[in-house]
Amino acid sequence: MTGPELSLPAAPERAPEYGHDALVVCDNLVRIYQSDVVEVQALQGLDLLVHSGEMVAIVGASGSGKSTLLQVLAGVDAPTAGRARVAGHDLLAMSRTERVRYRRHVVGFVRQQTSRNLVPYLTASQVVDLPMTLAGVPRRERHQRAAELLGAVGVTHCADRRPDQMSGGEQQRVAICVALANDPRVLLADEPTGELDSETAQEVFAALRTANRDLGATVVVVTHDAAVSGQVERTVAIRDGRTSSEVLRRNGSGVDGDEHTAEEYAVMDRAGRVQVPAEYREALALTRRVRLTLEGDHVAVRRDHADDVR
Ligand SMILES: Nc1ncnc2c1ncn2[C@@H]1O[C@H](COP(=O)(O)OP(=O)(O)OP(=O)(O)O)[C@@H](O)[C@H]1O
Repeated sequence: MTGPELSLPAAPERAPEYGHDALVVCDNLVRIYQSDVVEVQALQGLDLLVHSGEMVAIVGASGSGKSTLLQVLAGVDAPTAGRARVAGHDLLAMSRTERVRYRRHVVGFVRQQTSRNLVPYLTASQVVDLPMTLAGVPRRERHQRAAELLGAVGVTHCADRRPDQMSGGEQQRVAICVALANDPRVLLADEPTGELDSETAQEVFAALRTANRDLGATVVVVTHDAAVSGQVERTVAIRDGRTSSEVLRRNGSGVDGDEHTAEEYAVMDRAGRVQVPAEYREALALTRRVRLTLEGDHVAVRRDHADDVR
């Protein structure tokens, strides 16, 4: 005789992991710099997702943690806690060898200081060749790739010039070629136009665009330059080591299809925390405790008047 069939409750459906479909995932990222006397929390639980094919600008006041974030993503600096993953590589768990491979193949990095991106005694062709040589790419392929990259960003005429024979903008465009030499998934640029005048900055920005649109790199660019951040689809603002707000720019449906709309969003973390901007807090004298009410299609935040009498 067979007994009644046991029916077990269905296993609860697991929510997909945070950022499962993103190329760059920072989840509650913390970076603490510690010396004998002070402790600086450069990143204080930063969340950030970047999807493959995006071009994202990171903005924020001096000291807010932008460079630290980029150094972590570049595999140059190791986070203290949290989770950081780029193209499937766990940045907290990489061995030395993996880190070298990661820096050579998965990410490319462009610094603000033009002189630090290149080698004084190497020509543009030679310096773009260098990362490919280290990666063991055959000679013919290296030559072809270097010529293609220099051509793509408009600096073919610099192929046989050393840095001191190029303008700052040309040097930065060559630096972008160096960063792209081994066809990385992600191109990271820390203030790449910081030392340039606005016209030259525009040329460097155009090269980043080319890297993104034509050469398939996902681009994350730290910038103070509003002209740069104003031209990308998504700008993420960092405040005190956390992402605080995002501006999304969309192409509108104007007659010429060239109307842009820009909307600013606050970023809500996974625990539901949202930072209320200081000017809103001040305008309504919001202090320690606020009232939250669900109002149909929005949530209202009000002052707790009980606080006034205390
Ligand atoms: N190596 C380090 N040792 C100690 N503190 C550091 C170190 N690097 C950065 N910091 C501190 O961490 C915080 C974040 O610095 P970070 O350079 O990431 O900011 P940033 O937003 O890039 O600033 P800026 O726009 O001026 O370059 C700052 O308070 C900085 O002084």
